[in-house]
Amino acid sequence: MYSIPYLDLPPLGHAAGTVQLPGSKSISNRLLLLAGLSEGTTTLVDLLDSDDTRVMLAALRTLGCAIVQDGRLTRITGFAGRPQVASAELFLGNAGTAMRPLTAALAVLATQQGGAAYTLGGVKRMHERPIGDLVDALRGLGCTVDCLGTEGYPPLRVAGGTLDLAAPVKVRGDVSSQFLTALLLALPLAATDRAVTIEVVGELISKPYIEITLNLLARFGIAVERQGWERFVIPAGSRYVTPGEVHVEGDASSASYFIALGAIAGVDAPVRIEGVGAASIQGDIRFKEAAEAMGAVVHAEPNALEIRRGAWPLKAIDLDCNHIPDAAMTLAVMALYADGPSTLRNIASWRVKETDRIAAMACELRKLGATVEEGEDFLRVEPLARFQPASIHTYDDHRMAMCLSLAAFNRLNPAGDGEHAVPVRILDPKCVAKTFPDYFEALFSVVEARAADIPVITIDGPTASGKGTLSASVAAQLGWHTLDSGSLYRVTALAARRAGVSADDEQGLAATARAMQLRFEGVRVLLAGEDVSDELRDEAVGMMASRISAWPAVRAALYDLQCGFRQLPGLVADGRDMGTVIFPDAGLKIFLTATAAARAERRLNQLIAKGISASLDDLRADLEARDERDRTRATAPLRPAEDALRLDNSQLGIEASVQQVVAWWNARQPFDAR
Ligand SMILES: Nc1ncnc2c1ncn2[C@@H]1O[C@H](COP(=O)(O)OP(=O)(O)OP(=O)(O)O)[C@@H](O)[C@H]1O
Ligand SMILES: Nc1ccn([C@@H]2O[C@H](COP(=O)(O)O)[C@@H](O)[C@H]2O)c(=O)n1
Repeated sequence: MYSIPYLDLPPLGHAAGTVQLPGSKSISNRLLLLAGLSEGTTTLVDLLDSDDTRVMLAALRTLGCAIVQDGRLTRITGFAGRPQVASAELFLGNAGTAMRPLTAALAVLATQQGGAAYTLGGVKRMHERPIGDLVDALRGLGCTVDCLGTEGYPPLRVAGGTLDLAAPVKVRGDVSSQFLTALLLALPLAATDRAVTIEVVGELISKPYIEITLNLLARFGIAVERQGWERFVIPAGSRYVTPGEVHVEGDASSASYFIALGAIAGVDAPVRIEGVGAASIQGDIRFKEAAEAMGAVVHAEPNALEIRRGAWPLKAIDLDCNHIPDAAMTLAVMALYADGPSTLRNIASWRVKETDRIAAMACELRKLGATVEEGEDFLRVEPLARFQPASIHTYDDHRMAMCLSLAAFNRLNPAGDGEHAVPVRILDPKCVAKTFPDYFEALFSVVEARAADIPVITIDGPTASGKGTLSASVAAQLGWHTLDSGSLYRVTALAARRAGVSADDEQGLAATARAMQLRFEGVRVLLAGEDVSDELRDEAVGMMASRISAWPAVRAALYDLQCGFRQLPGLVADGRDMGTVIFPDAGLKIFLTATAAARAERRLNQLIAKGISASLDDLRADLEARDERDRTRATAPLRPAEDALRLDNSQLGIEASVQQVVAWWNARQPFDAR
């Protein structure tokens, strides 16, 4: 996951490959609660690991469930309708799928256990999301529910009361279907002696989510009788029975981003999505039909989808999106690539989600340059001929981040010239943790970008000037990859030494470099499967690296390998010739220096930290000799690129150096401060 303030998406190109979806949030949190309320142990396979499931797991633990997580398996031993604690304060973040059903279940349980009292709260936005319709329904049933802040909103306290099940329980269905889901999950706890009827007031929205609820209830032994979409009867004698093991299917709403990706960029080969398909019980699987209406070519298997681009530009649509409220957000961004204006209707529920999604979507699409009309319950988006670089605010809303990432395909814009392309900055990218923590990693694994579009910062300079340290920190701040090019010369030296190739044998060394079987795992270097990272730091290996790096054939042998490190979303490369030879088109080049005295002292401290003693004078003489050799060699000598910025860090700390480089980088980016 990218836990950084912003992630810049370079202009992206074609997409192909396979994505494994994380588990469905809706199914995961329903299953967790059902397992928690049941007697016995339920094993959930491929449960979603995200912010929203974590708060649900924590709440269930607090209430007395035993939970063991073991790889793909989560085993929950339920409290069988009797929480182990009579009072608890539950923090539920911004998870509506935890807040609503837990409120209902605990309100019902609190009426059955004298003295029980539970408080449920979350983050600030959770306290702005209405829950009054559920509170009214629970009070109508005889539960005691107090709103601790604003009436009709969390935080809430449920404590005591007397259930009256004689009359049907009434609940509004036209704001959020989660209120009905909450009652459907809670009331089997009360339907032991008599049937309980729920009546929906108003037109029920998001019916597919209710179907998920009914489907999962059935797996736990509760056969709800549905009479149209107005009445639901929970039979007398209801009792939660664990089905033992349940597999969590992939998240159909998350699939929407990759379905859209296939429709936009699946040109030569399809994008394959595994984990969800035609057999899905989630309503958002019908996003596939909307994508097909826009031109996507979809091949559906029971548990997988393959998507290719069909019509291009995409076909504009005018769609009632009530059946796919979450996934429909993706259509708003697809509309930028369409052949006319697209209208998404019946989406009023967007206004009470993680943020006011209608307002947020309109605002961010306009930043890209789009013309957008926004109504109480609709959004109309015009296709965009020329995208502007934009810094996208994500409102702590995972779906805003994931949807808007699709704007990075603007190079493919059918109304564009194929040349004009802009990057997209996603602010607070870690908000995807709510449902898809590794969304951006999954995206980068199936998309291509022109090498020239992938940004590079080069940091060259003499020995021990702090290049590696600076490079790693800048890369961490931007979410980029690193290339420690010195390690490639070092590993060549090590491989040659082991093979008995002399430092004077230019062709033998080059052949050794070409034949090396290398793997990089983070900062670790593996040579023929052996982790040689520590050995590479030996002074003797460094000295041999310095000698062999002067051979043109050795440098040529390592050229392609170094260029291959230029991968999405960006690269910070350090060495001696990064800015002059390997990445001459880098967007920012730094030449990092420090006095020889400062550098020798740093090297000494490094060695002391490793328990190695050395003489300061010897170290200084050694690094000056190395620098001299690097500066004076004929091929790729150490020197600043003409367009490099010089940074002397003799008196500048590491953090200050990092901030300086990041500030230089940002000053060259096209994003404004909006
Ligand atoms: N600005 C700085 N101020 C003080 N110490 C620093 C600074 N930058 C880096 N150092 C320290 O200097 C030492 C050498 O840094 P580093 O290994 O990053 O240098 P390098 O240029 O990559 O070296 P080499 O070229 O030999 O690989 C490290 O111990 C590091 O913590
Ligand atoms: N781009 C580069 C990087 C390094 N070298 C040579 O390799 C030696 C080891 O590098 P370290 O940065 O790990 O110390 C170094 O002394 C250089 O001679 C190079 O030529 N080009």
